[in-house]
Amino acid sequence: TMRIRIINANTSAAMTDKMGVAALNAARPGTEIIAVNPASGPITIESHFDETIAAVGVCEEIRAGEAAGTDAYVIACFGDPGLYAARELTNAPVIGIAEAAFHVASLIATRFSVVTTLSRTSIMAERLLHEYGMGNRCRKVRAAEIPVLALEHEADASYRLIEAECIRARDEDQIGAIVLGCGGMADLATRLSASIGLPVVEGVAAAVALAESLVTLKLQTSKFGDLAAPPAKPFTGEFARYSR
Ligand SMILES: NC(=O)NC1=NC(=O)NC1=O
Repeated sequence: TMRIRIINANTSAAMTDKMGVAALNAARPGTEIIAVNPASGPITIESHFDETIAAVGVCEEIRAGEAAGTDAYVIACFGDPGLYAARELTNAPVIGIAEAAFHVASLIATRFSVVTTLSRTSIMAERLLHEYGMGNRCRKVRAAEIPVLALEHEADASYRLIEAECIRARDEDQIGAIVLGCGGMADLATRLSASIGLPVVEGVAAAVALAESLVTLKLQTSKFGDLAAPPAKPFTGEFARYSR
C-alpha cells in the first residue's frame, strides 16, 4: 500500500490532526496517511520569518520519512515552505498544498480566487502564483483577515468571515472556483462549497490526490539538475547532524 506523509509545517498538533482527517477523506482506500509536524518551530506560519524557520522542520520531517519509508510527501502549509529543499532530500514526490490547489483549480475553472488568512500572507500567495506560472489564472488573493490560530480557537467566527469573503469573491471576481489559502481550513471545503455554490479547492485534499497520481504513474522527483541531493559538506553548530 501507498504511504503518504502529510507534513504540517507549523507545530500545532490539533491542526496536524485536522489535516490528517482531510487527507484520509481524500485518499484512496488502502492509502496509509501519516500526519506529522516538526517538534520545533512556529505554532503558526504567518510571515516570511515563520516560513524560513519552519522550512528546517519540514526538512527534518522529510529525513524522518525517508528512514520510515514514504512513497510521497505533502507540505501542508499554504506557503509551501521548504518545498525545493525537501525535493532535494528524497526521490519521492513532494507536493505543496498551494501548488496542488492552484493546479487542481486551473483544471476545473478558467479563473479562480484565493481566500486566505491574514492579508500579509496574501502577498506570499501572489508570489507563489507567479513562481508556479499561475499568475494569470488567479483573479484575486483575498484575506478573511484572521490569524491562523483563530481557525482553531474561534472556529465559528472564522468560518463566517471566510464564508463572507468567498461570497464577495463569487459575486465580484468573475471566477469559477475558490482556493482555500490555509492548511488550517482543511475541514471547511465541503461546507463552504455547499454554502456558496462554487467548487472550493482545498490544498491538502488536492495534494493527496496528486501525490497518489504521481506514485501510480511511477513518477518521482527528478534528480537531474537543481533537485539532486545537496552536495556533501560539513555543517557546524546545531546543524552538525547534516554533515556528509
Ligand atoms: N496563509 C496561511 O495561513 N498559511 C498557513 N499558516 C499556517 O500555519 N498553515 C498555513 O497553511
